[in-house]
Amino acid sequence: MNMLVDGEWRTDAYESTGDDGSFERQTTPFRDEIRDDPDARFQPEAGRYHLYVSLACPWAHRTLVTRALKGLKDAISVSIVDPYRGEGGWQFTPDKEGCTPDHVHDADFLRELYVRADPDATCRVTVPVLWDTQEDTIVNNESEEIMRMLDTEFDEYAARDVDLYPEGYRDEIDRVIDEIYDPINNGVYRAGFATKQGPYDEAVDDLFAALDHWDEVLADQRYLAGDRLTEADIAMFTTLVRFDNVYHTHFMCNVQYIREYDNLWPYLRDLYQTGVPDRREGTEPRAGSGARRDRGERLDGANGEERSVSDATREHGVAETVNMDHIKEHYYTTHPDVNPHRIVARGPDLAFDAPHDRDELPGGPPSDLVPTASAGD
Ligand SMILES: N[C@@H](CCC(=O)N[C@@H](CS)C(=O)NCC(=O)O)C(=O)O
Repeated sequence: MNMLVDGEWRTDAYESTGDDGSFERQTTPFRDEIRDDPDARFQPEAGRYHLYVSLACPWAHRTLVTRALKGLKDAISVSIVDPYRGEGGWQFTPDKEGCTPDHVHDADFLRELYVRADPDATCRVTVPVLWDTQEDTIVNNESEEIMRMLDTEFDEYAARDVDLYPEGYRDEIDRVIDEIYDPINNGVYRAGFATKQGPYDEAVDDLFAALDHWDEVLADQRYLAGDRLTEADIAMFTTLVRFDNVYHTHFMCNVQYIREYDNLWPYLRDLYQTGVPDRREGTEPRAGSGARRDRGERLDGANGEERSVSDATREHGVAETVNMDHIKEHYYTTHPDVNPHRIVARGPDLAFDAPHDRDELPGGPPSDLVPTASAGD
């Protein structure tokens, strides 16, 4: 697999699977913090920080959902890499649909930014990356920590009053994020990248035991940490939304589809529709392939189109961060060991915008994310 070794790009540097056939995820090296504290090196500011993401990546997707729900689009800009990751690693291909240039340095490859931040870097070149344009360096490249910083440190610049790490729920949020990481978020990778039957079986057993457990929990509560939408739901969402189209088939997580679960499937639709105006307001259908056009341009905010009020509201919704084309292209074409012919599996076309009825359970999203009915309804 490819990585930087002492600042040099190497294509023979490491195996992601150990001798025992199990997938080993490496730890991320850039772990600084943005803190709302006058003594902090990195302080929250509008226009100072930049996110590098792939729309395909579930870890990067967490940061995009947080940015969208909080209304941080004007405060934190975004560059989007090509969903296909080849020999050179993540690449900027601005002419491709949904992709952008590197808005900060106009680099060709993401690895150039890593070397800029640390000329001797020895690490994988992963997304997401939170970049500081003032010090011209990487602040952090660990999704959970970036999500937390965007959520808790930028309220002054957020267009919406949305707290995804509310007091009184914090221990439970941290516990849930931790609990779902190994069997679910990383579990799909443990299954998909296993090179022996034993580790694959173990990953699949852990994954479906955890999904069954959360399906039961979600029968009585609207969200993972109770009656409030939180960071834990974002962490779960970005795995679930990829599951039936990618993990089920490409990573052989095929015991059950998410759409066959009584509660996980409506829960996934509930999250998908969060922040989206009521469909009666004339929003376009967003199920399956119809949901994905021009997503990159809108996220990046560079297209300068005149926007209607409902467009603006949609831009702060979860649905607007989902690009199923990028997701499918990335997984099916980027792992030659798993899918050597790079054929992209066709289905399924999921009705993410179908009614979910989860609003009958106690609680709900923050009021700033509840769609208002349009005049004339
Ligand atoms: N722990 C990291 C993991 C990020 C990660 O592994 N991202 C993948 C894309 S889904 C990546 O960039 N992989 C490139 C590589 O491993 O070379 C996080 O949560 O931010």
